[in-house]
Amino acid sequence: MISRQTFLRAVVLGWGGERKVWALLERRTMMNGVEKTNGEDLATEEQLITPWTVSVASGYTLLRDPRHNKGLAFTEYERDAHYLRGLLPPALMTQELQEKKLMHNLRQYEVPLQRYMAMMDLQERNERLFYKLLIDNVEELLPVVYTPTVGEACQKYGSIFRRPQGLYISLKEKGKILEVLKNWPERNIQVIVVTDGERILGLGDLGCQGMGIPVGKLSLYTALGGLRPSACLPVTIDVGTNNEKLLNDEFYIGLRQRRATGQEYAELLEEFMTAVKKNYGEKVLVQFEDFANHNAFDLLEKYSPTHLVFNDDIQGTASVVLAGLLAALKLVGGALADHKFLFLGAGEAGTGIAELIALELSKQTKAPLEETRKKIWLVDSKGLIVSSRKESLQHFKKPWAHDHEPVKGLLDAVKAIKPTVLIGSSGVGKTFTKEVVEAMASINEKPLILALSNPTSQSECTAEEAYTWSKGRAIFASGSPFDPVEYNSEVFVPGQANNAYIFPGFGLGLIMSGAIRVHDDMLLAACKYHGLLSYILHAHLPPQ
Ligand SMILES: NC(=O)C1=CN([C@@H]2O[C@H](COP(=O)(O)OP(=O)(O)OC[C@H]3O[C@@H](n4cnc5c(N)ncnc54)[C@H](OP(=O)(O)O)[C@@H]3O)[C@@H](O)[C@H]2O)C=CC1
Ligand SMILES: CC(=O)C(=O)O
Ligand SMILES: [Mg+2]
Repeated sequence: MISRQTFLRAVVLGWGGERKVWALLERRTMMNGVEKTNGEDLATEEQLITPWTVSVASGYTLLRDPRHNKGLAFTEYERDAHYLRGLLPPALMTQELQEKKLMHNLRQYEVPLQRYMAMMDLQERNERLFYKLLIDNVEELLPVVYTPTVGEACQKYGSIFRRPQGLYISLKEKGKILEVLKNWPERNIQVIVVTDGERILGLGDLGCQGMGIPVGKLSLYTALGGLRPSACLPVTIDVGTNNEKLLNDEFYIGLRQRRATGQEYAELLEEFMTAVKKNYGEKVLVQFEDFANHNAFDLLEKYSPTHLVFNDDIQGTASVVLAGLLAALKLVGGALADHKFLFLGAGEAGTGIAELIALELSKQTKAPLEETRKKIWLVDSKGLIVSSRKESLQHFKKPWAHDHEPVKGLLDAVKAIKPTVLIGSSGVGKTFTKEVVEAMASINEKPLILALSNPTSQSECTAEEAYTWSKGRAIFASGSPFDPVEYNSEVFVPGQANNAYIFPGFGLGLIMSGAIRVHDDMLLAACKYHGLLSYILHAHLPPQ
């Protein structure tokens, strides 16, 4: 039985509570029958035991082991004990001083991708220092290891590829996935972030080069959620790519074929999910990330009853956006039920958020879900989703086909629906035009505008545009961060509405509570109780 108390405690502790979380995790781990010997984890009782050998690195090997390397921070004693004499220059440099030096170096780079590469080099060289930098400078480094820079990194992954990170499972490994999992050096895996690279941020199909996403997301599990890096496994499933540019790129690192679909795709995913449970047990968390929607919804539906899984783009995003909306009510006034929502984009993020809002409304007002859904409208590439389109709609859009005459563009939809909240989840940049924002501002005293699409190039509008076009009245948050904006001698600090504000705490909650399945109530609990989720409110409060 999952303790709601434990789950909430873990979710709330997600940010900044690393030490407490580690202690709790260790206690939980001990309770599960896992012991720690010399800092190494042993397999749980549920896991298959594979005869790995563990050797203690020393000297030259130790310096090249990112998990244990300390660089110039090795003390005199350690230099003697680990055969490091002569392999390091004489100076001792504390971790703090190394951090100062690296931050100084990082700030010299003008090209964001250079910062990304420097951070990845550090992760491969000195993992503890990497996480210290990330934890101590999270606001500055989040846009480097995560959106927007990780998007560019994925696009150029082949060219910047040095040492492989994560586990690559391609069609070539069909029939051998369990063996492939055993090649990974860590045994006590608690969370896997997996992608097939077909919808990387708003950048489309990047095939095998999507690996940057699981790697980046999992670094946040450690930096923000407090999980041990050794418990995190990034996985990319390579079934090919339909991206012609990549197929013709001599530096492309993935399978050079078009995407497998149908039974071939389903069988590979089934083998992967079965192998994961067999190798790591019932309690390993699998986070689906950046799958295209034609697979994402089906995979979630198929594996939710049998595995501990959630889809970050559908469910994590929903939770974080609902949390932001609840916080924003303190600024815009009224109850959730007093608002009307319009989405541009009716895919994973859009319909996922819409469904959680409807669920929360239903809980608050006791009205049936079919009723509360009517407060929410979505526009896709063909226009407003209305009942006359129902037959031709994908299954996840059907619940949103309300009675209304057809409306083609977003501006007309805003004028027709008169929403109080406008949410962009289309993956298409610059779609919240001046006319759209002005229309929102003419309908609402404080229009709530969320431009969720990533990376920055795909944002529906910039923070500056939202504030300027609404004459400083918009409450604005975006998926990728924007700098504060000065408008009419006032400084506006935009919020960031990104699932990164919830999945590390959410995942930690699942792991600590020993959950074996994810339920909607957990998503609602996470969004209501996560202490730092009042990001919009926080961003718009006047300076103290
Ligand atoms: N901030 C955050 O935390 C998150 C942000 N995102 C971002 O949201 C975006 C969408 O992701 P996701 O929902 O998974 O993608 P999907 O592909 O599942 O959905 C995209 C939707 O946008 C619609 N669309 C595409 N082009 C247009 C257009 N020109 N006008 C109107 N609608 C359009 C599509 O319409 P149709 O169905 O007709 O093709 C589809 O309904 C991405 O940029 C992603 O980075 C995603 C998850 C989390
Ligand atoms: C943030 C995220 O998960 C996305 O853009 O896909
Ligand atoms: Mg995603």
